[in-house]
Amino acid sequence: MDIQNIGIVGAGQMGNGIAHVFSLAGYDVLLNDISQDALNQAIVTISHNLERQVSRGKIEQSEMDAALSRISTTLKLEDLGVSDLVIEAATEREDVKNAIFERLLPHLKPETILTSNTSSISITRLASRTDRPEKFMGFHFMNPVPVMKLVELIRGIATDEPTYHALLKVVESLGKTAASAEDFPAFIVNRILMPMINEAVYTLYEGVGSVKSIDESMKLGANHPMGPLELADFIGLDTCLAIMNVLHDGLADTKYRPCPLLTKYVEAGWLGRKTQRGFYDYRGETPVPTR
Ligand SMILES: CC(=O)CC(=O)SCCNC(=O)CCNC(=O)[C@H](O)C(C)(C)COP(=O)(O)OP(=O)(O)OC[C@H]1O[C@@H](n2cnc3c(N)ncnc32)[C@H](O)[C@@H]1OP(=O)(O)O
Ligand SMILES: NC(=O)C1=CN([C@@H]2O[C@H](COP(=O)(O)OP(=O)(O)OC[C@H]3O[C@@H](n4cnc5c(N)ncnc54)[C@H](OP(=O)(O)O)[C@@H]3O)[C@@H](O)[C@H]2O)C=CC1
Repeated sequence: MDIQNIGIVGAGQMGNGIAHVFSLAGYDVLLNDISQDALNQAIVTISHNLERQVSRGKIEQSEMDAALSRISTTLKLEDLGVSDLVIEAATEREDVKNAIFERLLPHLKPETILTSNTSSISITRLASRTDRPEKFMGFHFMNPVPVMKLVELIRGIATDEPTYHALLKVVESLGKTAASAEDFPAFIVNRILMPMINEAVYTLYEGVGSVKSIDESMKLGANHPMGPLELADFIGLDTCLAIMNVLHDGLADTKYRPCPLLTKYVEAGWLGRKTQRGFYDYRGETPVPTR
């Protein structure tokens, strides 16, 4: 099947990044969210990120204009019925994702491939609630999507080979590299990355270091591009906590216990950059540590 029309559910930081790379690669993108503000903000962010690529000589102005002209937005989930490939990138909650699939399925063409950008949730379980487990896959982009080269491809127990190969071709067409992961909690990247971030929060919680010293230690001492707390704020603390909960529940091992301080930040609504406060306060000119 030819894949040209891409439907994306959820216009947050991942949804807008995914729309950016697909439109730049020549696909037609329809972006859906429950909030008109999120859709408007997504277009602003995509324009800004494309402009940055133009100003750095990575793409031509004409490519930016063409990419923007290929993106449409809608509040109506049923409009995604025209899609050849749907990528769900809504909030990391299984109930939210299941509800989206339930509402979307009656409108989809039988051959449409359905995917989730979930960071951690069982692909087999999500797929089993749909009418097409053989055409369902985990399609896990990394943040920031326009920059990061990797896409994890996760097959559920029922995913068929044509679906997997179709997505491998799509990844290639985006100029990215695919890594295949088995369907176990949090797959590869987050199985390794998130316990490190959680450990950084424990390091803060137990007073071993401050926000600044923990981040500086990992940047200067381990050559990480961002410190783990800065990265947690960048990913979103709600998403980090959701992933730790999936690891903890799914693998039933106390080594994945989410740090109580991470829970406290999420309970406060301090979710990181997206709410302007997390381990850093982003409301001023430069980020200020909150501990
Ligand atoms: C949670 C999950 O499920 C999985 C995940 O995604 S885990 C998170 C994975 N991501 C990471 O680990 C990111 C770690 N951080 C980094 O790699 C770097 O800090 C960074 C790439 C984000 C920024 O790099 P930097 O050197 O500090 O900044 P800067 O020089 O301004 O930017 C580098 C490039 O990224 C681009 N960029 C930076 N932030 C961007 C953003 N939010 N959106 C789009 N592009 C962005 C810049 O335009 C620049 O592009 P060019 O090289 O083409 O000019
Ligand atoms: N953050 C990251 O670094 C990464 C995240 N992911 C995964 O990508 C997905 C999205 O994460 P991210 O973009 O960070 O999250 P965000 O919180 O930035 O965005 C989620 C968006 O989905 C919207 N949404 C919620 N419910 C629905 C719905 N029923 N229909 C349509 N839209 C809905 C939210 O709207 P509202 O704000 O109004 O609730 C919000 O705009 C998650 O599964 C996450 O695990 C994957 C890789 C990296």
